[in-house]
Amino acid sequence: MTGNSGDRTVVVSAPGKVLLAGGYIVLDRKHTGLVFGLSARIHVLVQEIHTSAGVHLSEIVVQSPQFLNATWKYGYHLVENGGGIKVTQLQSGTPVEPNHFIETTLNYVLTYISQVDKSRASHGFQPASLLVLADNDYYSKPKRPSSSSTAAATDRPSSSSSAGDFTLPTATSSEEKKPSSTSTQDAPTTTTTTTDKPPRPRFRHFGTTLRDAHKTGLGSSAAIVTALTASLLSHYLPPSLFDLTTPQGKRVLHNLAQVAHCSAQGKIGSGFDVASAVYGSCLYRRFSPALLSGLPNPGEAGFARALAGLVDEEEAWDCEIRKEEVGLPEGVAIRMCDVDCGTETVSMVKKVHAWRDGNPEAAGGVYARLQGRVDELAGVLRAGEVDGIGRVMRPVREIMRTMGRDCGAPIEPDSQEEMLNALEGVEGVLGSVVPGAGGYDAAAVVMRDDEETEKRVRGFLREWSKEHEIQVRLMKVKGETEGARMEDVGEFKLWVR
Ligand SMILES: Nc1ncnc2c1ncn2[C@@H]1O[C@H](COP(=O)(O)OP(=O)(O)OP(=O)(O)O)[C@@H](O)[C@H]1O
Ligand SMILES: C[C@@](O)(CCOP(=O)(O)O)CC(=O)O
Repeated sequence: MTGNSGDRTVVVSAPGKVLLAGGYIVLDRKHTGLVFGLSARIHVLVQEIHTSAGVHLSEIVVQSPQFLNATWKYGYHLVENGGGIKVTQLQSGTPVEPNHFIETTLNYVLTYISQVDKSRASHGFQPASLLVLADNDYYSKPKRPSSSSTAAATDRPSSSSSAGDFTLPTATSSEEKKPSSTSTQDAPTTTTTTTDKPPRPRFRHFGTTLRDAHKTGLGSSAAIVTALTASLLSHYLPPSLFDLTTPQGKRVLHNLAQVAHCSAQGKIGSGFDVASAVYGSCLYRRFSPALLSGLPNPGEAGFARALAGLVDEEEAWDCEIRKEEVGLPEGVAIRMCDVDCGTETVSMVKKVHAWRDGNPEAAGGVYARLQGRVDELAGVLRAGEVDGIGRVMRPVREIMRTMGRDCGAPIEPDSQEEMLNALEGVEGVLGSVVPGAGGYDAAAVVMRDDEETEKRVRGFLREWSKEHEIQVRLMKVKGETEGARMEDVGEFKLWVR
């Protein structure tokens, strides 16, 4: 395919998530969940690949330069019988493990674009280079800097081959993008060069492949699918057909990202993570799962038309995103603790559902009680009633714990119960919960947003980790209200060529 001229260089970012209350019940359309966006974002930069005269390339190259072996090159073609655009991963040299979320998103988004912009049918897509940059809190720190990570730890893109490989750069942190006022990523004080500590890069290299990286549970797949979708739509479509700053643009992004994410996940979660990646903090009611049931798979006859029809069909999307019902009192922050343990969300959901199906009446009562607490917590936070936060968060924990005990899933296991009880005794901590599905691997803390409280919490977690031989740490990330947004390309000029 040859291309349209004027495809824009854009950077779009999408936030991570924390489901503060409403885990499990939010899978059911009768109920809602209270979700906050997070200051940790995934950014996607899209730019055209410029080729020398006479050189013809038909490639989309996606790179995630914070990981080893993380460059995916795709060819793309139009499938007959309205099957849409299908990408195929190209292999050259060292075999690269497929990235299912990226590949699936490309199939859905390029197909949608080809359907709504008829000129694409004749002109096709210019080759493009996409760069994924994730804020550091999405993954646990590498234990010890390996030589590859040290070399890479001062991010900047360098040489470009024909299809444009990025290697991580050697810029000092002062040359890197400054954090936004709401972001807690690498504040200038922590990035100033000292004699003994190298500057901390805004986007660090993790020294591993993506498969071996330790995720911290902030919703990386929803953030990447959303940022990737928005960046491709903004790059290939004129603003008259897609504008992220408008309600219509957000709606298209939401619907398309939900469809692509569900398909890549291979299951239908509630979609709260994609909703908050698009809209930021909100009270969320899911869409009917049946909405997606009639959609052909990418490449199947009629896929392109059915996909565009579904994404654009406003009335069919019965999800609710109530942003006006969510707020945070002045001087209060939602913070996340990373516990270095794993949790099997899928098996926990299965246990909860088996219990619910076997005990519909009891489960209905528990779900209704939890819903009451979700609404109450949202109300207290919105009204700025700082003194009420603990009072309404404690019952959320109790209900989650009881539900776990009844269905045999470790939703708030004893080890977490003990830690959260002690943590709630630290001065400045207002309340805590096991977020989302619960389990061993994370805790969310609502606390006073000041240095003294942060110091006390860090000190507490240090001691707790020593005494209990686990690793628990307070991440930098904070609850934040904003969803997906266009970023200033100028702030990413180190990566633009
Ligand atoms: N920085 C990245 N670059 C490229 N792909 C990524 C990146 N981060 C995540 N992904 C994609 O997302 C997948 C991880 O999705 P998964 O659903 O397992 O985790 P998650 O969304 O972070 O989970 P959780 O909701 O527990 O936070 C990876 O396998 C990869 O396909
Ligand atoms: C259990 C569930 O309600 C929440 C899972 O949340 P998390 O991935 O643990 O943050 C599943 C869902 O809503 O998709």
